[in-house]
Amino acid sequence: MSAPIVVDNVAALRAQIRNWRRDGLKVALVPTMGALHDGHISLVKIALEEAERCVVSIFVNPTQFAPTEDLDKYPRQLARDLDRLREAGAHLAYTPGVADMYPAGFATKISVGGPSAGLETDFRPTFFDGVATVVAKLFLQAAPDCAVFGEKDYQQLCVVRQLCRDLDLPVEIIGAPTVRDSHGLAMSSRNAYLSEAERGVARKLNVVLRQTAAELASGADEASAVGEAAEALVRAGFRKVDYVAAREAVTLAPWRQDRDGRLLAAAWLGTTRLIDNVEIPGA
Ligand SMILES: Nc1ncnc2c1ncn2[C@@H]1O[C@H](COP(=O)(O)OP(=O)(O)OP(=O)(O)O)[C@@H](O)[C@H]1O
Ligand SMILES: CC(C)(CO)[C@@H](O)C(=O)[O-]
Ligand code: BAL
Repeated sequence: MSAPIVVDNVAALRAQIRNWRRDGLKVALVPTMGALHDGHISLVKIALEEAERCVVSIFVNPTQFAPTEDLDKYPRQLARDLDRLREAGAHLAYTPGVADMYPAGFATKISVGGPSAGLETDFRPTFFDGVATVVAKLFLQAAPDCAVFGEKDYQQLCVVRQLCRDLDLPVEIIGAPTVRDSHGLAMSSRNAYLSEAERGVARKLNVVLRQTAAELASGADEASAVGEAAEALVRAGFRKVDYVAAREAVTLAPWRQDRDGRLLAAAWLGTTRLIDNVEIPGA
């Protein structure tokens, strides 16, 4: 595979995409924060099935991190990321700097309602404003036909769909299944923070969620089931559970047993916060 074109500013990005459009080529965007793993690469593969050209953005977006969060230590490894994108066949890596995305005087924020309520927002209150603002910018910069987002960040995927619907952004949003290691641990750039022992505990997150989703699907009381799941995670070695919650799968409204649902969780292992979610099949 040839190396992707690398551009670090919006003018060069638009010039390249204009050339592709002139040739009638369909363009897919995969937004990322880099430190690419097999989960990201699965999004690139889906993008390449959907479109003739795949753009991957790599931008550690400061506006989605609270001051207490891990912006400074977030893994950054551009050379390795570009190798992975070459192997995967991505055509362009867009790597803007913070000053390109948020020049001095930048003063706009996009705040999405609906599915952003609760869950992550209860613990990261400014997170989705940062995500929605940067995703809207990326969509306006790249003007892709479609964009691929992972179900690992399930609430984020729902928020991005809502953003596009509400602002009439003409981008088809494609949700991609969560890629896991052989023990079921969802791949995540933040897994790099885990020690070997923590990784063993981390693998329990998906096990507990799958068990609980099966119980809910077969009629278990919701409050007891999610409460027991949180206790099981603490017993397994998680320091703190932010939430385990069942939601309706599309709107993230309260779950109803006759509808397809999603069981979502966030929990801390030491200083690392992990999230995951699984399907709750409808009755
Ligand atoms: N295991 C995975 N399977 C499928 N998609 C994934 C997976 N991990 C991340 N993604 C998706 O990749 C895109 C970029 O995510 P990001 O760069 O934040 O990686 P991440 O691994 O989720 O990082 P973090 O550890 O910060 O959550 C998002 O759409 C995200 O949902
Ligand atoms: C969508 C995203 C690239 C916006 O910064 C980020 O939240 C992520 O990587 O999931
Ligand atoms: N993967 C979502 C980005 C974040 O948690 O900051």
